[in-house]
Amino acid sequence: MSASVVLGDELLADLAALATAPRVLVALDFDGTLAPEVDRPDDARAVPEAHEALLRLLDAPETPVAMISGRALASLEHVTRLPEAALLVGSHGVEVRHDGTVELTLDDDERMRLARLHDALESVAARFDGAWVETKPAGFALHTRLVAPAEAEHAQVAARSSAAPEENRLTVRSGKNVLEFSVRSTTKGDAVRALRERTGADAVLFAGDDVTDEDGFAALRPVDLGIKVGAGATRAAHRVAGPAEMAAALEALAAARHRT
Ligand SMILES: O=P(O)(O)OC[C@H]1O[C@H](O[C@H]2O[C@H](CO)[C@@H](O)[C@H](O)[C@H]2O)[C@H](O)[C@@H](O)[C@@H]1O
Repeated sequence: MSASVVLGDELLADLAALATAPRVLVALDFDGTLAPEVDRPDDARAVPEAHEALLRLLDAPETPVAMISGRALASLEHVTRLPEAALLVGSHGVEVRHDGTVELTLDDDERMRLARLHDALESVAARFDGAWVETKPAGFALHTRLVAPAEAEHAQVAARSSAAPEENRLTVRSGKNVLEFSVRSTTKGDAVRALRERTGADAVLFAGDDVTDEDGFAALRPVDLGIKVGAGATRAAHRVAGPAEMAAALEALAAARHRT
């Protein structure tokens, strides 16, 4: 653990208790949780201590590691740079990489709604300086981080209106300087439940920083452990300040899992 990072006694005790479960799933959000936020999503990287701790966890017995992100899977692969043993879940649970195989199927109706959505959001982005649209397999994200603060809200309101979410049966998610539209309604909670089943885990660590991560915390059971990263309301039992502290928590868990 980095000398400048101190974790609370309660969190350390709960991490130690979690580590005694026979099989522990470590499921983590990426942006804001392991990686500080940056202007260009492609540039985001986990802090080095978090990346090292993930590799240690991947090497520990009976400790599957998964990333659950709002990013498209290809983007998540690019920024996480984790070996194939890591499970990757992109697009809030729509896309899954397991044993190197990617699962996602879209039907004709979904493809048609995606095309309409694309045109609607691109025309909104063109009206606001700094706004841009990120393409994902089952939806799009309108990024407003680089839009003047007074205009960002207008851009998001215009996007909601143009996308016509009800008429087009879209799921809309609001995040940090981002508004996402998807033709699928899968949540991070669905992803946690599916991964628990798929990995046969007895207990789960889930950590996240944003509003959509609350669905993940809601899927946790009493035996599990939830860590909110940063400020904001949460139903997680624990909170750490940022990615450096989250890295320290992962290091503590990795050390305990290597001792079991
Ligand atoms: O579920 P997450 O892994 O937290 O993904 C949420 C969104 O993350 C990315 O956007 C966010 O991080 C960017 C890089 O730091 C930042 O520029 C942007 O303002 C943030 O919203 C990603 O680009 C989105 O697709 C994700 O939905």
